[in-house]
Amino acid sequence: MAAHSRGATPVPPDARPRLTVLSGPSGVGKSTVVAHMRKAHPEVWLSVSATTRKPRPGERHGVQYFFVDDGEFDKLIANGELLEWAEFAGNRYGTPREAVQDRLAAGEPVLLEIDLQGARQVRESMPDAQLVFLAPPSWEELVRRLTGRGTEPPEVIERRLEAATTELAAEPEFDVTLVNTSVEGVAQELLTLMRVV
Ligand SMILES: Nc1ncnc2c1ncn2[C@@H]1O[C@H](COP(=O)(O)OP(=O)(O)OP(=O)(O)O)[C@@H](O)[C@H]1O
Ligand SMILES: Nc1nc2c(ncn2[C@@H]2O[C@H](COP(=O)(O)O)[C@@H](O)[C@H]2O)c(=O)[nH]1
Repeated sequence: MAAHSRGATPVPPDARPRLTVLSGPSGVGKSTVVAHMRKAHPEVWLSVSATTRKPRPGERHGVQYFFVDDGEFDKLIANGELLEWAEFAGNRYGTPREAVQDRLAAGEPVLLEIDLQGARQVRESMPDAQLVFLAPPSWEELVRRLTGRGTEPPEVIERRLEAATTELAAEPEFDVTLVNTSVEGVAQELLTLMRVV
C-alpha cells in the first residue's frame, strides 16, 4: 500500500537534500518507518540523539540514544555541542552537532528524527533542511499506537498526547506531509525525498 502525501514534493529535481528532518507526534511511527528504511538502506545515516530519558527495555546507549543525566545534558548545551535541543514530555533531547556536520561535510544525506521544537530550531539555523511531517491516519489510530506500544505509563501517554495536539496543528510549517498508513509506503517515500533511490 502506498503512503499518502499531502502537497507537492518541494525537492528540486537536481538537488540532493543534505539534511532531512522527520517529525510527528509521539507514537505516529517515526522510529518504525526509519528502522524499516534503514534495513534496506543501511547507508542512510540517522543522527543518534542525547537524552535524559531512561532507556526502555532493549534500548542501548549509543544505539537508540546516548543516555545521559541532567548534568551531562547541561554540559552538552553549555559547550555548544548540540545542534538543537528541546524538552519533551518531561525529558530533554538533543542532536549532537559534530557528527551531523561531519556527515554533511562528506556530502552524505543526513536524517534527524526529532520533535516539533527541534524541527523549528533546525529550520532557523539550516534553512536548506527538508522538513517532513509524519501524520497519523486519524487521532484514534495515534492513541491506539501510542497506547499499544506499551512503553509509557498512562500519565506519560497523557503528556505525549497533549503535545500531539500542538504538533498536529503545526503540520503546515513542514515542507511535506506523509501519512503513515503503511510503514513500507512511507519508508519508500522518505527514500525518494532523500534522493537515496
Ligand atoms: N503504519 C503503521 N501501522 C500500524 N502500526 C504502526 C505503523 N507504524 C508504526 N506502528 C506502531 O506504532 C507504535 C509506535 O511506533 P513508533 O515507536 O515507531 O513511533 P514514534 O513516532 O517513533 O514514537 P516516539 O516519538 O514516541 O518515539 C509501534 O508499536 C509501531 O509498531
Ligand atoms: N528536539 C529533539 N527531539 C528529539 C530528539 N531525539 C528524539 N526526539 C523526539 O522526542 C520525542 C520522544 O522520543 P522517545 O524516544 O522518548 O519516544 C519524539 O518526538 C522524538 O522524535 C532530539 O535530538 N531533539
